[in-house]
Amino acid sequence: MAVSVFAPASIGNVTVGFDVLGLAVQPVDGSLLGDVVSVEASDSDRLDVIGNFANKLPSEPSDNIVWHCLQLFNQALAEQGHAIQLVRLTLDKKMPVGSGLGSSACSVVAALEALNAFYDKPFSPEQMLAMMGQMEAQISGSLHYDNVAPCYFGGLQLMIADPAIITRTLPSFDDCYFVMAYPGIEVSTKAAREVLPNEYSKADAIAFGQTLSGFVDACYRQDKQQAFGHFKDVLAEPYRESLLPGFVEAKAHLQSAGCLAVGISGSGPTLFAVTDDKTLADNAATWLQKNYLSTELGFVHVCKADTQGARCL
Ligand SMILES: Nc1ncnc2c1ncn2[C@@H]1O[C@H](COP(=O)(O)OP(=O)(O)OP(=O)(O)O)[C@@H](O)[C@H]1O
Ligand SMILES: N[C@@H](CCO)C(=O)O
Repeated sequence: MAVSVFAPASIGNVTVGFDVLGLAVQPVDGSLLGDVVSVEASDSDRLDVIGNFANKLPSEPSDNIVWHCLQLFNQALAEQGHAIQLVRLTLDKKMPVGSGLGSSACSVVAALEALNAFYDKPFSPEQMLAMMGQMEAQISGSLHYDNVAPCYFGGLQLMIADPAIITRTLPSFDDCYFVMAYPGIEVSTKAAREVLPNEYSKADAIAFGQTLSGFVDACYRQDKQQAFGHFKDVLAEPYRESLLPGFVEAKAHLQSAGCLAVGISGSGPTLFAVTDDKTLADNAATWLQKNYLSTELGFVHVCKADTQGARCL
């Protein structure tokens, strides 16, 4: 019998936590913003790719990260002495590539979780997350968990330096809407990391620590004023703005319209705007649809935090 797993989109960094903060999101209209991977027994290992963004992926299945997930999973099974079965994987690629929505993380998390479910969960969540991080690092050139962790566990995740823990769930702002606008152009994570400086000033280090710790404190006290009143990224946004046509203007407009915060989702080009007012969220979505999208592939979704993470369908 086939097992199908959905893994949701996420906002990497959440502006104040470069590489260490991530939030899973789901559209309020109930549509599935994320990838689905199905696994079923077969007489040979194979990968089929379907879905709206299938044609944006490498044409060779063996170049798809889902294929690498199968190799890694089989290797881990073998190390534990499990019998390995031949499987047919199907990736429903619903997520645009290089979008800032954690597209590769969606594929990685859906693939590994579907395989774990197919085999009746031989691996613990901690072992699974470590494998997910390894796959994400392979594709983006650096080990960061801020997409795979929220995509897998759901909610708002804070990465911890302890490798035995990796991530902790923070209380999220569940009454907030996150308006996600993907303009329809591609920005590779690798390229968006290369524009960042290798060193930062003492002032930036202090500002980063203070902003992130203030945000975490505000999450525990559910204090939106504090969380979003000082919502500033000194590490990435200033250097990445120029990669995102119209971002500066859109941010200024949305802030003056009353949004609590506006930032770059992951490494962009997706922009996210935060508000606890549904009417404002809908108006922001309409404005972004008209003014931020630059190709027919672009889209806007009004989302809330996705507290479930990866799940069997
Ligand atoms: N299943 C897959 N999903 C996404 N990208 C894949 C997949 N398989 C292979 N790739 C390749 O991996 C690279 C992913 O690049 P990148 O990390 O910039 O994208 P992303 O994960 O979509 O980014 P983001 O996290 O900003 O959404 C692309 O070159 C893409 O062709
Ligand atoms: N934290 C990563 C997320 C990539 O989506 C970055 O900003 O490069």
